[in-house]
Amino acid sequence: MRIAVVQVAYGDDEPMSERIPRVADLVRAQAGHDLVVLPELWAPGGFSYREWADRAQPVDGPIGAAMSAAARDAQVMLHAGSIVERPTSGEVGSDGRGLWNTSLVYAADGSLVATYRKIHRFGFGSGEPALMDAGEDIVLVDLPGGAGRAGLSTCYDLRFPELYRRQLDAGAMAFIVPAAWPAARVRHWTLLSHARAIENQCVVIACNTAGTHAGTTMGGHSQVISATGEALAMAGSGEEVLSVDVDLAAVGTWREEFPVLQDRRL
Ligand SMILES: NC(=O)CCC(=O)C(=O)O
Repeated sequence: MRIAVVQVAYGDDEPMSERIPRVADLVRAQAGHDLVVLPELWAPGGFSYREWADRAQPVDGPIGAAMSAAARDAQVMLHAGSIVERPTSGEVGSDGRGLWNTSLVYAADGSLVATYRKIHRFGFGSGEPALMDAGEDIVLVDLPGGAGRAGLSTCYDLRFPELYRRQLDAGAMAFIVPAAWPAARVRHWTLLSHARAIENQCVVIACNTAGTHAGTTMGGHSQVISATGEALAMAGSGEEVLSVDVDLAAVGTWREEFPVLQDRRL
């Protein structure tokens, strides 16, 4: 499976209306890959808390429409990162916010095949928990060509290993993790991505943000980690596309050769 991890860089000077077509073109440029992955909240801004309410959209809003078209044009499965979701139904969650940090996944024909609402909200009482509801459901998607299933999670979720165990138990061979993870803690990002890969014997496809917005410099270092814990590719700090061949059959082979998961005591 050929994967493109598109580490998008942006700043406050780029309006969302310009960033959406720019990123859609970046996706189109990845034709020939099987799966393309974008970062968390790349359109509204990962830390642009003050703008989130204005930039919120339903899943079939302008960002969703642009991503669906880009996936179809490039003929790729697209994990389009996440949006600030405001459902047209007026639905609200248990905290009454009515907004979610929602990831969107499209098949190569442009159809929406999965959404995932971020379960663990970052901000310790401000930021996401103050502005958004928490997702409640774990979500897995079938990867292209029957390669296996991937669990979906977002950024801060990476700090909660129990989520990945649940995805593993639901059949995950890989984890896809879009993020807006700051440079100040980029070592946590790289170490935790390796840890989630090693402890679950899964491939980790982790797509971070670059650039500086809302006063926060993003950490880059998007990465693809094999189930044995090797970095198959690692980005630097700027805008960059990682193009990586991943053999998901090797996940099963590794689990047979080194059957650590069979020694779990529940
Ligand atoms: N967008 C996020 O979830 C940021 C997470 C983060 O900065 C951290 O876990 O550290």
